[in-house]
Amino acid sequence: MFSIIKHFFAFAGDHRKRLQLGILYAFLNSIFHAFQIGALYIVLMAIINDAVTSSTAWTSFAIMFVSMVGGIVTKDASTMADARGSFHLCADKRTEIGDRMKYMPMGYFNSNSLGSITATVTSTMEDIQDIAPRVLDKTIHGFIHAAVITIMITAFDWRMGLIVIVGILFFLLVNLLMQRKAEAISPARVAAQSALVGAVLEYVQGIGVVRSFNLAREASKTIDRAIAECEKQNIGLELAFIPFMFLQSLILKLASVGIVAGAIFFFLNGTMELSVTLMMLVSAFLIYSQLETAGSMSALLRTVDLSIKRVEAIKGISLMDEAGRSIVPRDFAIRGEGISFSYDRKRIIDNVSFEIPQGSSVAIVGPSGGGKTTLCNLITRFWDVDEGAITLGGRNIKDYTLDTLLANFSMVFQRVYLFNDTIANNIKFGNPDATMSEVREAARKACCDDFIMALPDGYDTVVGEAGATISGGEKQRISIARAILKDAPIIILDEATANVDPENESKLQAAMTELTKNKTVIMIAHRLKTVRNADQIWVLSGGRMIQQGTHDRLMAEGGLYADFIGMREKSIGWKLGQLETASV
Ligand SMILES: Nc1ncnc2c1ncn2[C@@H]1O[C@H](COP(=O)(O)OP(=O)(O)OP(=O)(O)O)[C@@H](O)[C@H]1O
Repeated sequence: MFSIIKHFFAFAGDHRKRLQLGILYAFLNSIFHAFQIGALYIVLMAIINDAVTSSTAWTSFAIMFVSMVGGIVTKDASTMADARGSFHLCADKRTEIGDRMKYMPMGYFNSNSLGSITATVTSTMEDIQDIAPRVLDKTIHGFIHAAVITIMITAFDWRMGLIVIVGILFFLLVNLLMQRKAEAISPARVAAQSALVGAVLEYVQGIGVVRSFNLAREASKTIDRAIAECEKQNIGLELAFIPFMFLQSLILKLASVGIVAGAIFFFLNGTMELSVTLMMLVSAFLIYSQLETAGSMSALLRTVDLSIKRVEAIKGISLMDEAGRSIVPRDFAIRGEGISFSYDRKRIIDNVSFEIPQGSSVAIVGPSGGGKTTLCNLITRFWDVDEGAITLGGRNIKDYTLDTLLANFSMVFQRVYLFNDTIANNIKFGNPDATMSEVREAARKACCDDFIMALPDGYDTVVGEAGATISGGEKQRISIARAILKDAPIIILDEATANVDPENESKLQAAMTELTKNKTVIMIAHRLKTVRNADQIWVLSGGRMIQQGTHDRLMAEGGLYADFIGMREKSIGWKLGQLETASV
């Protein structure tokens, strides 16, 4: 238990002081509580000695008053310090995790489900924020209270102090066993919580598919199962603790009875004064009151510890650019030498080499699943190559920090993501310092100024969750405006195949022409015209660069590329072989 409390304070970092202040107040609170025993002693002494005067009443009243007011003030101060400390602590940790995520290897996200990551920054952090201060407050408070009272009782009569201590030791033994039990079963509860968050996220993200295929019942079954598992784990946890809590309570009650019996025994054999005996009898059942609460709350300490470990696990992931330096490339030529890459054990890019001179354009084509997107992700270091090296301006991309590397790239994906924010801010994402006139200029170049100005709030229109209130083609043009505003020297772009009606198509082409003007361009190409006009064409199939050159050269060479073009020109369609979809 104490190791968990220590762990929590180490985790709290700079916020430790505020939380420690909470403990100090809890300590003072216990002392104020202990005053009550003193007041009781004064009254009892006066009654026994038949010396009750108004001064006895006033003195005991004053002590009780100070005890009460001091108790309330220190309790509030302790709760406030704990709450403030834990809220600020969690706010900082969440920001820290968000910042770190930008620099984590993509493999981390691949092997950790969205549910698990989301649960960590939401419900797990909530556990730390809400449960931790309550649990720590009650637990620490309970033990400090027990310690202060034990010292007081011992000061009156060491034999009674011994009985109090024996009660506490038995209590601690049961508490230890309960902690062990909690250690064994808490992970399943946390896992069930993550699974529930994951199931809900998946349901919400796939709501379109769920509706269109009328799968509401099927999809909600997964959530129902996750809820049932969560319920089972939570109830299981509570049930598992009941015997321990019962035993803890029983021990403390027996110890209280022991105090009563001891006091009477010592009084009868003449070794304890009546006043002390009476005081022991009255306070016997007050001594352990706080400790009992601490015992029941301490069952949750394990959950807090587990939550901290989950957050630390994310913080412990080494960042991709830890060894990187701020580098301004001498030029924007890109080279790949013998690069290979696997997702898990599956080889996706196999010994690929290339050279992209500054200002030239590359069209990547090939069957679906051939590795086109993966290759682009390697160039921008979303993933790290397993073998070989990629250089930008003659320097290995691993030498750069991610920020200085990615400052050189603008990316336009087919699957556009717009944030739930104004259109202006969505475009500004490419350059947060841009002025409004620069934003509009970029939007004009991306052919989206007209439709934005026609919206009720123009550039201040808030796009719905995931950009739901804007058409697919419009979203794509906004994402191009974003990339134009960034004005990076290298453009990586996945040419749109979807959402393109003829009007949109021409606007999209105009937007792309603006974006790629005078830039180094790497494009996953789908339109024949784009491919033909590229300075070089890469044909990727099964992760291998099977052809590389200009359109004329590749046509003359024959092979997969010529087959693609042949099929396209004969309007056979986009199919290659049985089911593969060629991206040309
Ligand atoms: N994050 C990932 N984890 C594991 N495997 C992946 C991941 N992303 C892609 N793959 C696999 O890697 C292979 C290459 O995928 P990639 O997306 O690079 O192909 P592509 O040529 O761009 O395909 P398409 O034209 O259909 O977009 C595929 O077999 C795919 O299933």
